[in-house]
Amino acid sequence: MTMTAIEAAGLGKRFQRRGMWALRDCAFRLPAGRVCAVVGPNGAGKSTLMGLAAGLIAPSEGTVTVLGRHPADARPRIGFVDQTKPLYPQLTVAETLRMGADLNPGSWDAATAERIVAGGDLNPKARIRSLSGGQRTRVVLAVALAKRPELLLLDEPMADLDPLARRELLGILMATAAEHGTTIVLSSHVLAELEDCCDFLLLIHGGRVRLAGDIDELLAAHRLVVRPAPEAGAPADAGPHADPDANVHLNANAHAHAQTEADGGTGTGAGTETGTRTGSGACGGMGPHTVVEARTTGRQLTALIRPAGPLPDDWQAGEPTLEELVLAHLRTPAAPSLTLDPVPMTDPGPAPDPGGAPASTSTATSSTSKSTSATSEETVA
Ligand SMILES: Nc1ncnc2c1ncn2[C@@H]1O[C@H](COP(=O)(O)OP(=O)(O)OP(=O)(O)O)[C@@H](O)[C@H]1O
Repeated sequence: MTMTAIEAAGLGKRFQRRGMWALRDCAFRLPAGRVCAVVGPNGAGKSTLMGLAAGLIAPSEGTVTVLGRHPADARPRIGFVDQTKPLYPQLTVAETLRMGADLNPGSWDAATAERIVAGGDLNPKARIRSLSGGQRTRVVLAVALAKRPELLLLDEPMADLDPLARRELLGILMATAAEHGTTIVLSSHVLAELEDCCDFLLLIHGGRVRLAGDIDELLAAHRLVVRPAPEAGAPADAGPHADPDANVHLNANAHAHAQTEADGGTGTGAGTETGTRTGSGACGGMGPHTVVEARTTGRQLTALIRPAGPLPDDWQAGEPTLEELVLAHLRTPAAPSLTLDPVPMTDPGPAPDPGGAPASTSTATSSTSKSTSATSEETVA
């Protein structure tokens, strides 16, 4: 089995020649066997990324490989459920499953398909056109899972399911991933749902990858700190948006300037930041740490930071939850992005850079750099 499920390098897509970029400078590597959450606001580029990975649309620039191949060549090994959930309306539920079996000889898991359909009390003789939206979703998921794909791309699959059905089908998805090593890429706006089942995160905003990596490592690379607000007269202190100069600088450089830095002694290995780190002046005494978001309430300042060293004793600091991490980045789109690229376990990676720093559990990649070498970027342990 291929060890890398999806690898994107400089990936970009725009739908019209002179139109807006739906996705730009997208670079990440998703190891096989992971359950990856794709999050971002409406119009961020999540469906575009899914369509590119499924081989349904072609990149305007850059590359994406799926299971080590061009997406079109990997298609028989991919299951894709997009937001439109296409089915033949004139077929019955049973005929739909039979067609799935006919189209996937040798790999069709009839028991799983029937279990999913039966879980919704669906009449096998019911025509697809007579089903509710949630019932159709159940049939689409039954077909996608029964195909036993190595990679399952699910674009907001749970949106029209009731809470019990969501829980049941997520459980089946996770059991499938565990049993067969299926890689699942799941986009959703329900963060709580993703927190329970995903171990890898891709946060997309404005067509750019803002966060990418193992969720535990991303959480460990951040701290939610509470500390006394700076004295009156001290520099403004509200994160990257607070300092107009810093903001201009961020906007001007957000995607043209890659910067690596320490992971703050969190033991998670190095990552690559893009954008400009907010300095102590811009953030009112936040020291060398990267400030993702900072807010002052009365005499208290709360900030999500990426530590660049030990934190002062009078700061209360804890690891953020996934929801806190994601929401802070969504509220502050100008914050530097961070990509943590896991070290391949058995993939023959590129030759190590003789002058580079040793990698720990992660190596650095840049989401904007044209270089795709995982080890040639500077890492600072
Ligand atoms: N076929 C298309 N033609 C033109 N523009 C498109 C097309 N598909 C998507 N876009 C544009 O690309 C951008 C990204 O859209 P995309 O559907 O990937 O976002 P999304 O993150 O999936 O959003 P949502 O959460 O609302 O589903 C949007 O600005 C959208 O208008």
